[in-house]
Amino acid sequence: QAGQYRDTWIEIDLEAIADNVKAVQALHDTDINVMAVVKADGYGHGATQVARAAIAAGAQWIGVALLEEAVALREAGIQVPILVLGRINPRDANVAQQYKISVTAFQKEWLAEAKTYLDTNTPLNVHMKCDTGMGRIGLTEEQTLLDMVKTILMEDAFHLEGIFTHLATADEWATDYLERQLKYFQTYVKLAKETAGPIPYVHYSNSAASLRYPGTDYNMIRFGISMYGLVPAVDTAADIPVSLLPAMSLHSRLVHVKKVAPSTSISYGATYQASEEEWIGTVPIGYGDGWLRANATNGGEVLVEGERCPIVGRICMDQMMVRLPKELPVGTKVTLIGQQKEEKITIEEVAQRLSTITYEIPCTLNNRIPRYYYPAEKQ
Ligand SMILES: Cc1ncc(COP(=O)(O)O)c(CNc2conc2O)c1O
Repeated sequence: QAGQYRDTWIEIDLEAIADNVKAVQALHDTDINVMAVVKADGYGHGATQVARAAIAAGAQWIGVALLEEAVALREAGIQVPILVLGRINPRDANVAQQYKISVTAFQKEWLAEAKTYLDTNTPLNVHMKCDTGMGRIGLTEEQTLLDMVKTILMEDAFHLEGIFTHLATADEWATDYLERQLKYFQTYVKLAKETAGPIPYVHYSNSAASLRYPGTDYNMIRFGISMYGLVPAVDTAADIPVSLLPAMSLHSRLVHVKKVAPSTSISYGATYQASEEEWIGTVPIGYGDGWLRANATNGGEVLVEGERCPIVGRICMDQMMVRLPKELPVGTKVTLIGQQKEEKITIEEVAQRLSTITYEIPCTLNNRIPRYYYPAEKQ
């Protein structure tokens, strides 16, 4: 059981999750459906705990990437509709049916094969995925859409529950690609409705689109990164019309404090030398936790007593060193992501330091770091 003994931990603020869900709902008409996207263990925040908090805040759907993630949520007691956003294997269609999990389809052959695994007394809910420019999964031919709609309508084993697409550039300033995707999507939706009649769920928005372009030509949004209080992209953060509340913070405690003489070397490769007499603290976190070595480059810092302290020397697998402003006791709290007094280090800052996106940071912090949830009763 990771974390029973160590003094490195993650705190998840479930009230922030709830507030972020309510903020995006407020941007839309009252009948909007919010799908809380909790794939990759809730973007590293804890899928079950986040799902419960999001549902309590009004989310009507849950989105995941894998059938395993959907089944785990059902077994954890999540009752609301769940959509697997990726392709499941046709042979597992009956598992989705048994657990009342909605699936994504975009291949005629998939329907034909999945049908052989299904019984017809409880139809499998299908959302048709259109590839309008993401270039990942989804149908691209109108004929495929027509054939699939006809098959779904004909077979008792299937129920057409939704049609959706995914946007590739909603977090960028330029909108021409986004507009082209939406034009294609409207064509598919129109064609599907002409053939099948009303379709319960039409959805294309991720966080960026649901926050920056709240529209009415859909009735569900797929809300991921910003539910966790993170911006989809730093360069369009100014275009987010709500104040997002970050849910994750990362803390540790000094395990060793020493004064070193000038030119004393620190860590592997002896790449750092003290330039004068310095107080050095050792922090029990490393790349074995997913706190990557790149955090020590171009100015990586942590907070100690509300002050920014530089990470010095190479980050090890389980430990790293920081330069302290003065002697401090072993056990002093260190904040790597979060706030101390007036200072804060955001995931956005860490992502930029690692030349990556906000999404990757929480997903990389692995389960060797225990997660604690507040308020506890909201789990
Ligand atoms: C199909 C689909 N819908 C909605 C979302 C939620 O997007 P958001 O987190 O920007 O709100 C994702 C996230 N997909 C990914 C997030 O990072 N890499 C991905 O493939 C997705 O793949």
